[in-house]
Amino acid sequence: MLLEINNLKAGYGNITILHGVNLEVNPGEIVCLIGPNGAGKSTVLRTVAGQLTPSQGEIIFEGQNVSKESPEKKGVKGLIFIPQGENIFPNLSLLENLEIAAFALKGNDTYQNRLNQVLGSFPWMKDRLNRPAKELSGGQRQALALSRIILLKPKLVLLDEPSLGLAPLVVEDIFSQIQAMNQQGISFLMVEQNARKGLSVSHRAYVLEQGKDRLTGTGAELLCDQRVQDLYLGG
Ligand SMILES: Nc1ncnc2c1ncn2[C@@H]1O[C@H](COP(=O)(O)OP(=O)(O)OP(=O)(O)O)[C@@H](O)[C@H]1O
Repeated sequence: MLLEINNLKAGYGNITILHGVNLEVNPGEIVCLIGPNGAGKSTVLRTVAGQLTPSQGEIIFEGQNVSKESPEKKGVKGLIFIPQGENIFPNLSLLENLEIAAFALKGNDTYQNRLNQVLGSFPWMKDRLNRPAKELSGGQRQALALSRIILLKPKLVLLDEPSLGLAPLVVEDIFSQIQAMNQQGISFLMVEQNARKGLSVSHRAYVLEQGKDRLTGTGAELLCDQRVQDLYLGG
């Protein structure tokens, strides 16, 4: 098991949002979290990432209890978080964004090699490396955020709403990139509001409601589930 979450409770100040969440990610899996607005999906990712400290429960990563570790410490272990929306530095150039993302690697052969891999995956970046990131389209910004995965080669990526605000064709492109990275052995725990798309690219998924995991199955099983269809797939 790569990640195991047991009876996780967490929230903001004295408001509890997660009331005992259990889930797991096996090596090589894409696991999707779906559920209504406010169910606590992003809160699960923030807690696993280390931005929030759980009040109860355990987060086990590669057999180690990392429940109270900082995002930086988890990053070193190969667990990274790509939040939704503003996940790049708009006033910095593309190259500066990539350098910051990979600051631990910079200056050695690995950085140059991995930068070349980023440019291989996203060839349009080559001509814009010195342009400010704020000039990029929504899809290009998301690609820049995903470049962090190619640079850092983490074991598990916590990915919040990769399709947020993107046009359908761009969403297809972003999900193909995620699947290509997954085929290189990188696992994902992903929150996706577009449940149909999220489930169709995922090996397994969980439905989160009111801060608890209510239902689980393979992506294909949940796509066929009547209740999931009625509530999350528009019938
Ligand atoms: N920083 C915060 N301080 C206080 N409450 C918060 C904070 N962030 C989120 N919440 C509350 O926590 C609850 C769960 O939010 P969360 O973002 O985890 O839900 P979600 O399932 O990801 O939904 P959405 O799809 O709307 O993002 C919501 O009621 C939200 O208002």
